[in-house]
Amino acid sequence: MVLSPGVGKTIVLNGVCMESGSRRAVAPASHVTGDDRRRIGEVRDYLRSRSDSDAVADVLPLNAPLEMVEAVTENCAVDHVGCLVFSSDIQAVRSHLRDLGFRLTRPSSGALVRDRLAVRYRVPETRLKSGCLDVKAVQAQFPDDMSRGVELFCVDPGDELDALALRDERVAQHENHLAVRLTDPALLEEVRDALGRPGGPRADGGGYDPDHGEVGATVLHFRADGRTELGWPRRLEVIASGRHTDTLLRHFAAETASREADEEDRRLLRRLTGAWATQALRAMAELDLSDHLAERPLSCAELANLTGVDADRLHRLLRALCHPWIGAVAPSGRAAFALTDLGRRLSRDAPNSMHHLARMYGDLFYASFGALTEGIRDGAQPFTSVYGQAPFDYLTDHSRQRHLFTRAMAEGSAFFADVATVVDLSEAALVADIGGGNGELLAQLCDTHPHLKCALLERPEVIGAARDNLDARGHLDRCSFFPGSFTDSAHMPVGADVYIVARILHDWDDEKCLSILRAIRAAATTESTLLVIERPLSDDPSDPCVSALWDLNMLVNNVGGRERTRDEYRRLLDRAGFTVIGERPLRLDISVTIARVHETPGTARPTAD
Ligand SMILES: C[S@@+](CC[C@H](N)C(=O)[O-])C[C@H]1O[C@@H](n2cnc3c(N)ncnc32)[C@H](O)[C@@H]1O
Repeated sequence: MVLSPGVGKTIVLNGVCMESGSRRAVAPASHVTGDDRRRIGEVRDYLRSRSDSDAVADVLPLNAPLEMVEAVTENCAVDHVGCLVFSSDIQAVRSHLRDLGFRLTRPSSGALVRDRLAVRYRVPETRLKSGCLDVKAVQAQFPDDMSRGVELFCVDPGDELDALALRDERVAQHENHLAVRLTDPALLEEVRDALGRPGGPRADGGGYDPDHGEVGATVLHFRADGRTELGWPRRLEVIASGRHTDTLLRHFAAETASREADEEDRRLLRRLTGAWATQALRAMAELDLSDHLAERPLSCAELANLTGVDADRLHRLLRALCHPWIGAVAPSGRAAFALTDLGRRLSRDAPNSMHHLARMYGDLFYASFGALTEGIRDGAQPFTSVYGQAPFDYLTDHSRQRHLFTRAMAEGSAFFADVATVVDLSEAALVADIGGGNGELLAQLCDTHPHLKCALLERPEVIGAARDNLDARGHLDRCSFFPGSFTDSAHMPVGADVYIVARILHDWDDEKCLSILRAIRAAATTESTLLVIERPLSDDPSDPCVSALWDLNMLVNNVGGRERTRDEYRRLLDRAGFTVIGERPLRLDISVTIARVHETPGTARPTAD
């Protein structure tokens, strides 16, 4: 049994029993592909030509201290070089090795490699358990130098790994490694200690193989960054006969510590470079790459032609978009790029497109977020200090950004679809959306409730976009439009059964919210219902809901805007003459708060002030 912290579970190193080659029909050598023959030939030539010290220096880090190289070479000899071949026909592989003059030796397990492949290519545990990914190992030695040999791991190309994984494995040869054997097993701890010094490779798994030789063997795996001159990964296995449990445990502890430090670095870097990802996605949207790729994968040259940009620069963008930290594009075939499901959503016409959101977050709101620190430190309103105007005044004067903002808001509203079902509108005749943007919510309510009439209040310059959208959706004749300000009760549609304020209150400070709510209250009847659609802040700061981030967005991109807790909304509504009677959750941590006009007898109807 072998423990490896690399995959966090018990691994049976010798669980795979090989069958005796002599009793089985030898499969034709042609089952070993030309590519695999080249790979095996490379390993054989390498073993023939490299001295022990050269081979060890090859796989240790580029500038490994001399004492470290000596600590290994003085105490170890090369045992084997390992590599992966892509064949399900283990007999054909064995037969090919015999043809090359190797002597087949003991069978060994490919379980450790199988588990590493499963982690690398995210093969689900359930598939693994059902035996869908099988790796068999073959070992062989030179007849004239029985101290050196090869270890081939055979993976079935038709197995659980997809074409991309196989291609990656063929090109990167992640499993190639050099194994050295300690001449005196008692020196294992000393060699491990030397390799663990600064400038050395990282611990990378290992285990105890009870079937290795007379007394079994302990194997420590190490790996370093970069590649050898042959393009192989810098992987080293140190083999010591016998069981060395304490050394093995120390090796695992070092691996865990270095992996955790590495993961923490990656987590932090991923966050620190988030702005780069935002910009890469914005460039993807601005260049309409998703629209160009919508039909079929294209090469970089084809995309460069379609977008009229330099092919080299475009290739660098595409490569970054393929990175798992972004994952909007994936390589396809030899030299083409295809959309992922995420990338598809940046095309303009995708049903759940976020094309305009990508452009707004990467442009308008990108620059204002750059002034966050000053905003926190000095209290300057970030958007205003960058653009010289308050957000909605700026949008009034800049039509391109206004269109972008209005469309982006509509795209970021996947939760609208549920409003029609979580709130009972069967009795409502007239629904008024106050600050209703391009009318997307009303359009969806009209889709679900054919009996509804709608009213939309917006700033005059936005009314056109709302009219166009509702017209395109076939609902124009059911809608009336109220250009004006939502703080002015004179502009409000009067007597609606349902008033909606969706993502409005979070834009403003309490005083402005009260003006809006009181203007609505003044226009409402005692039977009216008010729906407040917001993303309430949790009282628990460790709650992973996204409103804390959106609160920062409000700080940056609105004057006085903020997300609020449920209690804060309840108190605001109460001050404006409404009583909260319920709440319905929507997607993305958003919810609808349902309020009615105060029922207290004699309550004066508040007026806008
Ligand atoms: C954050 S957006 C929300 C839009 C829409 N309710 C939604 O959820 O998609 C805020 C909206 O308030 C509108 N607005 C801002 N100031 C306004 C005012 N004084 N009167 C009416 N509407 C206003 C903006 O034009 C914008 O469409």
